[in-house]
Amino acid sequence: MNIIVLATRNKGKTREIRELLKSFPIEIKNLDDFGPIPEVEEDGETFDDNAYKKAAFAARVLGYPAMSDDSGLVVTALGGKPGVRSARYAGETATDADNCEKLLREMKGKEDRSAAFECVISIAIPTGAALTYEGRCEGEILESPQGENGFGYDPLFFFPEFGKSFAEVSMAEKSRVSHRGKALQEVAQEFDKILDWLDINMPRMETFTCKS
Ligand SMILES: O=c1[nH]c(=O)c2ncn([C@@H]3O[C@H](COP(=O)(O)OP(=O)(O)OP(=O)(O)O)[C@@H](O)[C@H]3O)c2[nH]1
Ligand SMILES: [Mg+2]
Repeated sequence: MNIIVLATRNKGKTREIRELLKSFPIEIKNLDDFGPIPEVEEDGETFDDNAYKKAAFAARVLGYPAMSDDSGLVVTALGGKPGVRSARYAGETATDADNCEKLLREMKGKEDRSAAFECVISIAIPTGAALTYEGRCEGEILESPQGENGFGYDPLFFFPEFGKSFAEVSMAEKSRVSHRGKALQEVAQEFDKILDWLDINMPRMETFTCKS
């Protein structure tokens, strides 16, 4: 069976990605299955840059195909912030709660509450070749948190079609419309092609028997 490593340590993402790909004939490992490996610096200017960096690095270090997700919240009234810095908006070691508090502070008194979640999924192999998938979903920033589900900014992200925040719906409902869900729906549609691509392009480790 093909092995793909999820190049993330984010438990919320891992849960959503595993659920969406559970029916495919692949074994999904994650970074915790491999002991300590160096951290990648997420210093790209776009989700695309960071997604590629994370997937290509994991694939090269571990020798397996790797899938990464770089995602974040893009808020109109904040000129696109927190954007690629969503995970570290309130500081390098910020928690989800710290980031939500900072977002509410920055949004105080702002009339335009429109925002979008964006996600880029990269699937890379050790040679550095990669495939890219994208998803986006639009919503509004609430004045205070609503709901307990999900992760990150979900309690502050109101999705008009549901009339609820992403933290007030199930993981399956969120994934049907979310940025990550959309990118992964594309991955799922193309899955046979992706497996063929991996089969053709993954470098092979030949084993030789030495004569004594
Ligand atoms: O409410 C949310 N619902 C979502 O569905 C969602 N997706 C992304 N985000 C935010 O964006 C950061 C990603 O940053 P990010 O891609 O660098 O991930 P990360 O650093 O958490 O993990 P890794 O995958 O890099 O290891 C996350 O931490 C969150 O703050 C979300 N918030
Ligand atoms: Mg990150």
